[in-house]
Amino acid sequence: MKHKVRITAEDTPSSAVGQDRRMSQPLELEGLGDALFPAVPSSWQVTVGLSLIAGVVSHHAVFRPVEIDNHLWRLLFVYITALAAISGGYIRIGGYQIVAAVLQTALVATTYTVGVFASIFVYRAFFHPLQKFPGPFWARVSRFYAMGKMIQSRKGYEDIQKLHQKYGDIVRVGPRELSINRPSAIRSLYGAHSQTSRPPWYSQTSRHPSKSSLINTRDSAAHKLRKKIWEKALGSRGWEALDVYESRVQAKVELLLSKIEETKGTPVDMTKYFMYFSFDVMADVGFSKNFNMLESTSIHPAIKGVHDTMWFIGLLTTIPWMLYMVGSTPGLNSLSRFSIWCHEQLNEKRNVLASEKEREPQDVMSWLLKAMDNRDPAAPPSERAVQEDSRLLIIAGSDTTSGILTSAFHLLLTNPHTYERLLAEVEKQFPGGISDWTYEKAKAIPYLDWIVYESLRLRPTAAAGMPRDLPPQGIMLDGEFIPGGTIASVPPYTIQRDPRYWDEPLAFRPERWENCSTDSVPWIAFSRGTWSCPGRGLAMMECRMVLSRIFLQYDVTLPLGMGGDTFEEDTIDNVAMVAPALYLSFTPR
Ligand code: HEM
Repeated sequence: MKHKVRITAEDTPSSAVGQDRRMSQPLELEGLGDALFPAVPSSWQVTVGLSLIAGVVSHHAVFRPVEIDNHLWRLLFVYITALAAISGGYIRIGGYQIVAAVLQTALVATTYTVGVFASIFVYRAFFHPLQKFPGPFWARVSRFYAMGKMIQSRKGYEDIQKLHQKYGDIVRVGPRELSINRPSAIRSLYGAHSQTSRPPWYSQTSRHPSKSSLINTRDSAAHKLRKKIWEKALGSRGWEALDVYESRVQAKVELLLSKIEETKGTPVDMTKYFMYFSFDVMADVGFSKNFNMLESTSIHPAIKGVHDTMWFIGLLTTIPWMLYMVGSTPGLNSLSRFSIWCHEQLNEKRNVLASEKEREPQDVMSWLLKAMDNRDPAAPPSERAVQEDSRLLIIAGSDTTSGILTSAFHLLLTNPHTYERLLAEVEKQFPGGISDWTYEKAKAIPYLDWIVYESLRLRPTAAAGMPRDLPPQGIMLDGEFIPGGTIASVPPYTIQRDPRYWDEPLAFRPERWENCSTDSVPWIAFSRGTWSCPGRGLAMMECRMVLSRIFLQYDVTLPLGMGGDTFEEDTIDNVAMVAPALYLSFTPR
């Protein structure tokens, strides 16, 4: 059937005011109706068929080859606009009544969407290049599988471990995601010469390097450059900043001890106290400021906001595009109160620097801001970037350190021989007790470091694994080809408990570290290479100080019936492992 589309002046808005004389002539668009709406009104089957084909084509031509994770708001806008245009087309060109046009558009939208999702399903389930790798069927099809598991277990790291126990070393844990439980993958994915990059998971707030924090910078060259200033600021790779922070961390340890003293042997939740401690340290080392959490033994409102929504963020990390959509929605970003706090501290820091009261950088933000002033290429590239960095600083350095302190105390108290050995070590190093204590001497007790390494082995912070994007040409791993575009990770919790690499893997045995370094075994608690944690030195300093001081000064006990026996069971996964309450009693020695 031939359609001749007639648009008359009565149909046009301008005719309503009767102003445009030319529009009062019928406008004949012969053939246009045929071209645009061949199915109208002859056959709904053709409309359905064409929409389905359009869905399949857009999956293969757009959604598959293009990284759309960070464009979903835009795509949604385009989709809605396209539907509005189609409706308009039905009315203006097809001559439809409004209701009929809306119904017809709904048919197009539904069948198009079915086409997209059917195509995604068939491709991922049966034709994907990762087809040869085993894994649960629904994990192949959608990341919602991981989200569902996470809702049930709240322990993503255990879900991954179970998958490895069932399917082997290389498991397809998502449509384009592999979890690889092999030491060789550590070098390939995270090593200094690895060709991997950071996947969309990392662009949670923005995909532009100039608007991202260090950890969200996905461009390898930009990241490498920016990392330099962080290494200086946090005293890694031999830089001396840690000497500046030492006395301030020690002051926080003293405050922690004074708060413990106030408990007078009554059991106290050390998960909270270590959290107060680590956030206060980061406010000081980061901005020369104070959250006053230890002093007030209560959580700062800005941090409470972050903690209250952590479970939700943890859940969203299973589906990166959702995380981005929520993260980039004004008002939905739960970090706003915290962001305001960081922003204020940043401005105050600027004023201090402008008044030239601080000659040498006294904290991490000073390093970053001074680098910006000096136009150092390693400086944060924009105001937005330095603001993101200020948030990263607090988040990356606090719950991580407090989590490992809590775990270390729990492990020491549930493994009496390690507690005894620690006591013997500190008594030997400080025969005169507390008056003998210096950090220099504490640093020289290897057993303290082994306790931290062993605690991080059994309870790594980022336990499920940090994802990496493989280069387009793919990689060879132990003779097996893994195609480009795959997102792969090594799961620390699984590999660090694997009996093939560790004797008595579930036993807490700090002494196993006596003859090995953290680089010579499959241990990736601070990651490796270019992407590794620049705060490792600071975290180790905090742990050495807290462990040596507390055990030198107090007999510590784990009261019965207060949750110590279900500690591991009650630990959950919110991107980082989150420890439950740990009640401990302290009696002066
Ligand atoms: C025991 C405590 C800590 C653990 C287990 C830990 C672990 C990690 C891990 C595994 C990464 C790599 C994340 C990734 O690959 O995406 C990382 C990155 C990072 N950590 Fe830590 N961390 C700890 C303490 C700290 C501290 C005290 C700071 C100080 C601010 C800090 C600052 C950072 C930063 C800035 C990054 C991003 C590095 C980059 O993008 O290259 N961390 N950390």
